[in-house]
Amino acid sequence: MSVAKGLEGVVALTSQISSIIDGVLTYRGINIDELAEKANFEEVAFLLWNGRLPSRSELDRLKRQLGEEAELPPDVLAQVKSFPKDIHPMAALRTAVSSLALHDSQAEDNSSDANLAKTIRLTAQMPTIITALYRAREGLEPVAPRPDFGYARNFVYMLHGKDPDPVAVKAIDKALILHADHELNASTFAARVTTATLSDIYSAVTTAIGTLKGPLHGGANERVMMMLEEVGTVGRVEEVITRKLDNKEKIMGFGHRVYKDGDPRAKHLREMSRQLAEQTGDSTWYEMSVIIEELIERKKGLKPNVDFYSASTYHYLGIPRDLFTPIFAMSRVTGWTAHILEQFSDNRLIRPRAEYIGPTHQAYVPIEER
Ligand SMILES: CC(=O)SCCNC(=O)CCNC(=O)[C@H](O)C(C)(C)COP(=O)(O)OP(=O)(O)OC[C@H]1O[C@@H](n2cnc3c(N)ncnc32)[C@H](O)[C@@H]1OP(=O)(O)O
Ligand SMILES: O=C([O-])CC(=O)C(=O)O
Repeated sequence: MSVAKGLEGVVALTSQISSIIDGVLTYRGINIDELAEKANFEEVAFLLWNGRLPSRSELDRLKRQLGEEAELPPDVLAQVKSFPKDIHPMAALRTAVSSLALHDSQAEDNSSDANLAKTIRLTAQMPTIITALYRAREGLEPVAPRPDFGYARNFVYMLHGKDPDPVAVKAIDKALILHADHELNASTFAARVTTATLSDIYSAVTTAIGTLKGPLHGGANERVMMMLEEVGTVGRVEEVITRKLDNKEKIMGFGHRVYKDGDPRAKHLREMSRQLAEQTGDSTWYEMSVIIEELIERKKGLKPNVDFYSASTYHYLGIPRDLFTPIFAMSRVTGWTAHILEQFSDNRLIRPRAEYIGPTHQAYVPIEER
């Protein structure tokens, strides 16, 4: 047996959902650059789930469904409000999504129709969970979702309790598009492994949330913000980053298993961060980020990934840093569920092998002789 540590370079399955070929990312064959400029998030969700762009009436129907299904079962809302205030929102999200299954009569129904219905419901409910737990932590009552608002607008509305500035809505919508799917990343793979045992969507998405949470994956965006806060001013970039590199620390938001020549999503987030810096009149976070990018490129030859400029972008939008990864999750749930549906449609148990390198021919020693 030969072992590819971290499964690097291993092609584990075939998929028709997203591709990364020569550094170009597509969803269902459409370049992410085009989707980021022209599409809205609901269109992208439909595209990922159905393999084609929606007609006007299909899009209107999906938007309506996402609005109507956004409300949480009262028991789950009560549970979210009762969570300890100091837990990480990703831990809370993981638990709340798992709880949703207990209140869904279709939870154990793995027919295609039920799975599509649960996919839409779960996607609709994620922003409601995230905003409710944020507001509960702040001592505020949750804001009920508005069925007539789009996905991004509803999220910002439920977070801050007032109809948001269209610029902020557009920025969130674009960020959601950029994070929606990414081939066989760790959380999507985890979701497919769970699905392949013929478990259910809630179990697979709960698995995926737990996997996205880690700082080497989706949790990196929050760590980027912590690093920017630690740096604090443009003048301190060189000193803080050099110290981290000397200590062999990973610089969060840089490097990627697949992209060695740069992540195609990063430029969009960089530009969003630049524009928001201009609009808010506070260029510090953007400028620090640009100088860190130049320094890491020069010293390590590494380029920013999707997480790097999403940190300053979300910060400019007034989003607390521990909600950065939950926002990633409420976008990526569309990709996870597309992959879950694809896995169900042509399933085989995912069960690789391990090369055993432990001791052999060991005798059992009775407990009184140990
Ligand atoms: C949405 C996402 O999940 S995007 C990724 C988000 N994660 C991060 O931003 C965390 C920081 N980045 C990393 O830890 C890595 O680049 C990963 C996890 C993304 C990819 O990891 P791998 O493909 O396993 O790369 P690996 O860790 O082997 O790195 C190769 C070399 O580059 C170095 N390197 C890679 N990323 C970084 C980094 N961010 N900072 C410093 N050095 C790095 C490694 O130390 C290693 O050096 P070595 O060969 O001298 O030991
Ligand atoms: O693909 C990966 O390994 C990580 C990533 O960029 C993502 O999930 O968006």
